Amino acid sequence: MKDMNDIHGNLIGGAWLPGDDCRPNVNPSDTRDIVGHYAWAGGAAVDQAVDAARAAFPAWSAAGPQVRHDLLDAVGTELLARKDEIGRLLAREEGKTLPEAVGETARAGQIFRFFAGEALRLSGDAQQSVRPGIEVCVTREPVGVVALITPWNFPVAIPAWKTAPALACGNCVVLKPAELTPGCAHVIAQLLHKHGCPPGVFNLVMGSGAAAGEALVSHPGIDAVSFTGSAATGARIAAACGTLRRKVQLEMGGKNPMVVLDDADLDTAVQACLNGAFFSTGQRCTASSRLIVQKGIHDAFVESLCRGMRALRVGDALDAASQIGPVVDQRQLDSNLSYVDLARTEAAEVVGGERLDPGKPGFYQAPALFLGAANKARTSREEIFGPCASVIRVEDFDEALATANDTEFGLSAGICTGSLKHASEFRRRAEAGMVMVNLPTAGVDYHVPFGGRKASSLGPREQGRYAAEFYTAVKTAYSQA
Ligand SMILES: NC(=O)C1=CN([C@@H]2O[C@H](COP(=O)(O)OP(=O)(O)OC[C@H]3O[C@@H](n4cnc5c(N)ncnc54)[C@H](OP(=O)(O)O)[C@@H]3O)[C@@H](O)[C@H]2O)C=CC1
Ligand SMILES: O=C(O)CCC(=O)C(=O)O
Repeated sequence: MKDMNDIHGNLIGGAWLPGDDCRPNVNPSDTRDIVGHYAWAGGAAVDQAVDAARAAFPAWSAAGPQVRHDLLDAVGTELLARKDEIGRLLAREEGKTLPEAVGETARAGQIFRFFAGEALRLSGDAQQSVRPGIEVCVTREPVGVVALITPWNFPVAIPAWKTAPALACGNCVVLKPAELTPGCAHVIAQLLHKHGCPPGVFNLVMGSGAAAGEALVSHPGIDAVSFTGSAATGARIAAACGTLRRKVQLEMGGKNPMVVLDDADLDTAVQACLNGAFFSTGQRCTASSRLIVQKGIHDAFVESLCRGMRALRVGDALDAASQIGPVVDQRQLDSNLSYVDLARTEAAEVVGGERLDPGKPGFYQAPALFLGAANKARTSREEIFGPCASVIRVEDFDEALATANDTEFGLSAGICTGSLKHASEFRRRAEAGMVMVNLPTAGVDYHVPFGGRKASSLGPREQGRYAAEFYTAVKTAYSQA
């Protein structure tokens, strides 16, 4: 056990507590670099955190919007002011390149500031009753104590886009970040604490999904659960929340199509696919993992894409020359490499995808393209979550659209085309929560709804003013003078 002073503790009821044990936070670019030691808690800490949140709820839910605005605004402003330093921490713990990590931190700051404004704008409806002499008033109330469970791939933005609307709407929060990336969530906890968040309103419990996560989801003091992560864990959480009759919001995987039509601008299409498939090491639920390419442009596109892919520099996230950082850990790397092996049996040709050794202990992999892939192949159907994309050749727009929609997922779908007719039809008929025209499938704004259809999402949308659908309960009041 480390000295207590060296451990980043959990924040429970306004106090920093050490947890049952601690774990090193390891840099995936260089595993000799330990980012810090973070508390590792189980069910007892979850009980304490939920109790603290319940105790804080009456006062926080009654606190006016000005208090909530000021807290969220202060946190957002400091995230923006310290984006380089916090971005560096993010790059060290997750492996995203420094520009991506600084950009994500700035996005988290903007999210807090956006929801500071939303705290002031939360509104209801006054309507006339169909019965004379009666007034109808629809208001939004906080849901109660919400459990937030977040993944490792956006370690500051996702905790921000769940925490900020939860607090803006007057809820109390227990956040459990991914065990691989507790550092950025800890920074959010530090900032909320520093800027006067009342004890118990926001609680941080770091620990494993199997222990802390399960305990949180099934805790009787929780009113709602918002989760981002794998489809398998999402299904478990949905089942538990169904049995316990609690509100649930799930953001899970994707197998996002990017259609490239013959009339696309070749350079725009190649850049959108390089970005969508490989940036952030492909570790985005919005990544373009199926590149669906019409026959006329296919060969020129593949040639240009392969050239662009081979030119991408894979390296240490902190190295200014790196364009693609490492994979997050050994388990994810092994999984990616096993999909590359599978693609050798499924696709006509595999380009790249090998493990790289840049002379330091880290989890480096070359980006991979699976050429001549079939949409029914496992590598075209299962979320890989690494720098790998299938290239699927199609005859025409109709086949491209049908192939794009032939997936169990429905998060993001893109098209590169010069045809307004095809772009409009794709926007209308794509079975996805988000559609991108001549843009990568990944990389979204912070002030508009985020989420998908089919197996990608369950429950109300996240982000923008739509976030209030999940973080509030609607009340309809009838009154007669
Ligand atoms: N859609 C997305 O944005 C993401 C998708 N994924 C997909 O998931 C795969 C595996 O990644 P992984 O990190 O294991 O994803 P998980 O779904 O296991 O983890 C996401 C979050 O859920 C927690 N968790 C895990 N099990 C439970 C449980 N039984 N009850 C409550 N919470 C739980 C995790 O904790 P802990 O990490 O501490 O175990 C983490 O905080 C990836 O390869 C990728 O395909 C992963 C991350 C994000
Ligand atoms: O593409 C983005 O900007 C967001 C992606 C995301 O939220 C995720 O991968 O979990």
